[in-house]
Amino acid sequence: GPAGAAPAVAEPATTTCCSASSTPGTRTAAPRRRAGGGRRDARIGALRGAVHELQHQHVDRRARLLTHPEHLRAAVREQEELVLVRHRHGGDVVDHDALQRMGHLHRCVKETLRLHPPSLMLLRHARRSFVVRTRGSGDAEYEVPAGHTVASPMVIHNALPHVYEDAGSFDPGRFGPAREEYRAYAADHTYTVFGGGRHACVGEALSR
Ligand code: HEM
Repeated sequence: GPAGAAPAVAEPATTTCCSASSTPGTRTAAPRRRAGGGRRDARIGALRGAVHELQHQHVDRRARLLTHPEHLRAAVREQEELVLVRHRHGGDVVDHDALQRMGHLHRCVKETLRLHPPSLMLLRHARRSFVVRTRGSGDAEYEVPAGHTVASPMVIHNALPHVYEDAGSFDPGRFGPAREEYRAYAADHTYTVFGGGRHACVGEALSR
């Protein structure tokens, strides 16, 4: 942004997160100043964190596959078939195109990330006040005052019961063509492992 303008990226929680209030428009904490830093610092931080996230994600994925032998078998079979076909045609056995075709493995990765998001929450700094409406029993409205930092925990929105069937179970098939569970509500950011909006993860394709 222009020199002197406030950075657009929110830094880690420097203001109290708005808490629930049954009365619409009730303020729950006084806005406070944010710490220094800016978009560049945030990006460097994200790049540093990315390597660790890839490592964690790798460990989680192996653990999930080891405890779900049916999915491990399907992922291995998929790779064996792919390698066999490519071998017959004299092509590169594992290239970018081959990796893209490992649909079952991708669904396992996606499902593992849904259940074990390496980044625990998205943080945003509210420049203007706005109203959030909840869904389900006891619909409520909350006003987020300007200046507050909003923490949006992934373990909650990656497990919304109106989006994900039996949300606590490891079920890669939910991302298969027959179900595509999260797509129906994609506009509501219901799969947020890689963030969303203008600051969505630039390493998403690489990570997957
Ligand atoms: C499993 C691996 C990864 C996960 C789960 C992940 C997750 C995320 C999330 C949730 C955000 C958004 C943060 C926010 O909006 O507050 C983000 C941003 C970012 N990620 Fe990743 N990330 C991963 C891997 C990577 C890799 C491999 C790279 C680089 C090669 C990378 C580079 C970035 C950058 C530069 C941003 C900041 C984008 C911006 O602010 O405009 N990430 N990532």
